[in-house]
Amino acid sequence: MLVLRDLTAGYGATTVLRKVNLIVPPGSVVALLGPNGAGKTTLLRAASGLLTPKSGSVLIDGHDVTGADPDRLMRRGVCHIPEGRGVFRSLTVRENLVTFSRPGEEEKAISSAVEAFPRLGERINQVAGTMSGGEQQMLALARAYVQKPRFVLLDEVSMGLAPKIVDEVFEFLALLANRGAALLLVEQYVARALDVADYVYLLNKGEVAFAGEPDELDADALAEQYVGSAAH
Ligand SMILES: Nc1ncnc2c1ncn2[C@@H]1O[C@H](COP(=O)(O)OP(=O)(O)OP(=O)(O)O)[C@@H](O)[C@H]1O
Repeated sequence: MLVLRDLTAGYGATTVLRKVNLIVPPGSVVALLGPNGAGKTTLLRAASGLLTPKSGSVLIDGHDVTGADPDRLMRRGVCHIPEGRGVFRSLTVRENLVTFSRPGEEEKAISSAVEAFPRLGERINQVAGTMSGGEQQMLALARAYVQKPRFVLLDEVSMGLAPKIVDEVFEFLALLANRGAALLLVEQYVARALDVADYVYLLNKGEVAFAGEPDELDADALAEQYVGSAAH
């Protein structure tokens, strides 16, 4: 179980998250929703060790990992797929896959990525930056398949993709969940996120405005939070 307890975090003198409590139970899908600037990315960064919280704690199975670096959290089973495609654009698909495999397990990692996304196999020697946005996102997502993490933090992974590719991304998320990974999902397609989610958190101005199951979420309250943003 991944737990954020009374987490306060921000940048320099600016506080973005205020005493946030959030739980990602093993094997569950948790949607993290909220308007632009609510602090969703900041929360994922704090949970994966990219940002050290100002106060509060991050716990994995009861172990306090607050302030641990991203490598240590990765070894504890946390995988963060950042906003804007976390791939090395100047490296080939194969070279990218090698960077997220364990030493000695490179070939296994490559075949596992190709199993998840056959299209990566067809483009194994292509420079990542020359692939389409959808293909680059598949490469970024392949990390979450190859590393077999227990917790996958996904930041707007469908952003800017064609509808058909968005479908593929959601199929992949279902595959990850079926394999037993827990997902913490920040997603602009709110309805789709709620469809796959077991639990939902609504973040507003750095505070949890709602936590519960998707069917408890009042559609009007949701729309109110999202005035001016895409809530479908
Ligand atoms: N590196 C940074 N330095 C200073 N302020 C930052 C930094 N990153 C984010 N912020 C600020 O923190 C606040 C929350 O940003 P964050 O990216 O976490 O929100 P978000 O909910 O993910 O928004 P969006 O939906 O627009 O991606 C915003 O006011 C943003 O300007």
